[in-house]
Amino acid sequence: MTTHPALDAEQQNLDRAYTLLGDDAPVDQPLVFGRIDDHSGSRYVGRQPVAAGSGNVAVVAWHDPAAGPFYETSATDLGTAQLKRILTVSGRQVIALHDEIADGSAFDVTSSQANRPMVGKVVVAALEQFRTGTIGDATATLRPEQYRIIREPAAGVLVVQGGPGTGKTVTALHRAAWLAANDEEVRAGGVLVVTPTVALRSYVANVLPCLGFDAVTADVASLYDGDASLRGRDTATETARVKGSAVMAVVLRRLVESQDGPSTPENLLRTLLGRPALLDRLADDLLKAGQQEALRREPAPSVAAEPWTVDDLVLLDELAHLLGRQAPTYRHAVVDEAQNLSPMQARAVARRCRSVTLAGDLGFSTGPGKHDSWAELTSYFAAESREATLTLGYRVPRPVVELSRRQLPDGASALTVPGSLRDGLGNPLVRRVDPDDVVPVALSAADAAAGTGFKVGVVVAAHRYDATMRYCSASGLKVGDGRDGDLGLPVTLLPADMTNGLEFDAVALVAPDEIADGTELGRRRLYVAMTRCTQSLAIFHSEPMPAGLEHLDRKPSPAREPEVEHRPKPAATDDLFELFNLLRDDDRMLVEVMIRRLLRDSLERND
Ligand SMILES: Nc1ncnc2c1ncn2[C@@H]1O[C@H](COP(=O)(O)OP(=O)(O)OP(=O)(O)O)[C@@H](O)[C@H]1O
Repeated sequence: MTTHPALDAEQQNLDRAYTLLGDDAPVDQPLVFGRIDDHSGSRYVGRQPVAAGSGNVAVVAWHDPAAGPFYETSATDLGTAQLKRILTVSGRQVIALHDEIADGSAFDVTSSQANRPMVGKVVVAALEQFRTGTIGDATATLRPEQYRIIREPAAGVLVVQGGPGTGKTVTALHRAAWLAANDEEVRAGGVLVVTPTVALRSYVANVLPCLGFDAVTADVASLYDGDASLRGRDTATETARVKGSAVMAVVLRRLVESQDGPSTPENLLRTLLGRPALLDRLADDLLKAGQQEALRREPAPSVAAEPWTVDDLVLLDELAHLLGRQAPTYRHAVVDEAQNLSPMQARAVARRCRSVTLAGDLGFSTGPGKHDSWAELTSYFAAESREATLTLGYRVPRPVVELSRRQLPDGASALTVPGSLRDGLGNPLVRRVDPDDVVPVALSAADAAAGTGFKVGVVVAAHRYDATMRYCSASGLKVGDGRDGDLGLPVTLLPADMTNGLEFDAVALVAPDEIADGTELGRRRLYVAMTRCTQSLAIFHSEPMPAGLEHLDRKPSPAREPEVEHRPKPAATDDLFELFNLLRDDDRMLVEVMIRRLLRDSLERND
C-alpha cells in the first residue's frame, strides 16, 4: 500500500507496463528506474522497452537514444525537461521517488561549497537508497559527463581516466553495452573485457549480466590460450618490469628467427630464460647485464611444472603470434585498470581488437612499471586516441579520501584526488595492537562488520597472504580467497597488489607499514587499498605508521562507536549472543580476540 499520490500514480503505470510485458518482464531487476517529461512527452527509462499503448506510458531501454534527455539533463543543466525522476523499485513495488527536476526547475541542488560537488541531493539520496552497490544500479543515476563518454563512437582508442571511484569501470562497461546495442559492427564482432587480475575479472563478470549484454572477460594471464597456465609469481619487481618491457618483442622476434626447426612457445621461452649465453647473444644491445640476470630461471623438469607467471604468459602469447597462431579477435575491447598494462600486455590486447576503451588513472599504477603519459600505452594500438576525464567520486567517503591522499606525492593532480559524494561512516578507525594480534583483531573486526550485512575486504601485504589464509582455516573463519577471484563471501582476503578496481562496504587494512614498504610503488598500493571502501575503513597496526599516516600514531582517531551512554540499556538477558552485541566495539573486538586465541591455542595443542 502506498501513501503518496505520486507514488500511487507511478505504481499504476508500472503495473500496466508489467501487465503488457507478461512473461517477458525481467524478474531479477526492476523494469524501470527513471522518468523524463520534456517537449517530446513522458517516458520511463528502464532495462527493456515497452511500447506506448492505450493508457500506458512508453518505457525506453536505457541504451535507446530516446533515453538521452534523461541522462543529459541534470539539476545544473535542465534542457527542456519538466520532470526528471529517479524511481526506486523493489520487486514490482515503487518504494521511493527522487525528483531531480520538478516543474521545470532543479528541485534540490546542494550548494557549491568548496570541495562539495554540484550534484542534486536527490541524486545522493538515490545513490544510498535500497541499492545493492553493483554497477547495474548506476544505470539509473549515470551523470551527463559519464553519458557523453558512453555514447562516444567505437572507433579508435578512448581513454577514460579519473581518480578512484569516479566511475571509470561503470562508464567503460556501460559504453561497451551501449555500443553492443547501437553499433551493428560491435554487436557482430563482439566485445572483450580485460582486467589485470583474476579478482577484478571475477568482479566484472559478476556485474556484466545486469547490463544486459554478453562480453568475453579475460584477465591478462588468461589471454594466452596455450599449454601453459598461471602457476607462479614474479616476486622481484625488476623481473616483471623487464618481462613486460617493449624490447622483449624484439628479443622474442630474434629468438624465433634464430630457430631452425619447429618449436612451441613454451619450449622457446624456457630455453631463453634458462640459457644466459643465448639471451646475451639475442639481447646484448637491448638489455643490460642486470636486466638479463633478472630474467634468468632454471627450466623446471616439464612445461607443466614450470612456474609460469602472468608476464611469462604474455611473452608466450607474443611467441605464439610470431609462430603464426591466430588469437581470437573482437570488434571492441575494454581494459580496466589500464594504467597497469605493461607494453607487452598492451601488445597482446591490441592484437585482439580493432578499437578499445582504456579505463584507468596513470597516478596510481600498482604494476611493476609506471607510465608517464597515456601515449606510452595508446601507441601500441594502431588507431587515433582521445582522452576523457571523470572527477566526481562516487565510492570513497570524504574522510577516507582526505586520509588516503596523504599517500600521494605532493602536488598530485585533481584527477587522482577526486571530489567525493559520500560521507560514509565517518573517520577511519585506527587500532594499534600487539604484533601477534594484528591479523586476528583485523579479521574479527571484519567478521563483526560482515555480521551487520557489510561486504568486507581484508587487505594484507602480499607476503602475509598465505599465512593469513592458513590462520583463517585453522580458526574456522570463512574468508574468500581474493587472489583466486573468490569474492562471494561476506569477508574477502586480498593481497595489497590485487585490490585494483574492487569495492567493498568496509575495508580492514592490516599493517599499512608492510603494504607501503617504504617504496613509491608500495605507497600507491596502500592508496589503492584505502580507496576500496564505500562506507568505512579500519586500520590495524603494531609497528609505527608509514609515511603520510604518522599523525595517527600520536593521536589516534577515536573509534566512531558512540560512548556507552548512547547505547541501548542492557536488557536482562542470558542470551550470550545478545549480551555480546551489547558490548562496545572495542570490547567486543577484545572478547572476540580472546576467544579466537583460546581456540587457536587449543587447536595448536591438539595438533
Ligand atoms: N553515476 C553513478 N551513479 C551511481 N553510482 C555510481 C555512478 N558512477 C559510479 N558509481 C558507483 O561508484 C562506485 C565506483 O565506480 P567504479 O568502480 O566504476 O569507479 P572507478 O573509477 O573504476 O574506481 P577505481 O578505479 O577506484 O576502481 C561503484 O559502486 C559504482 O557503482
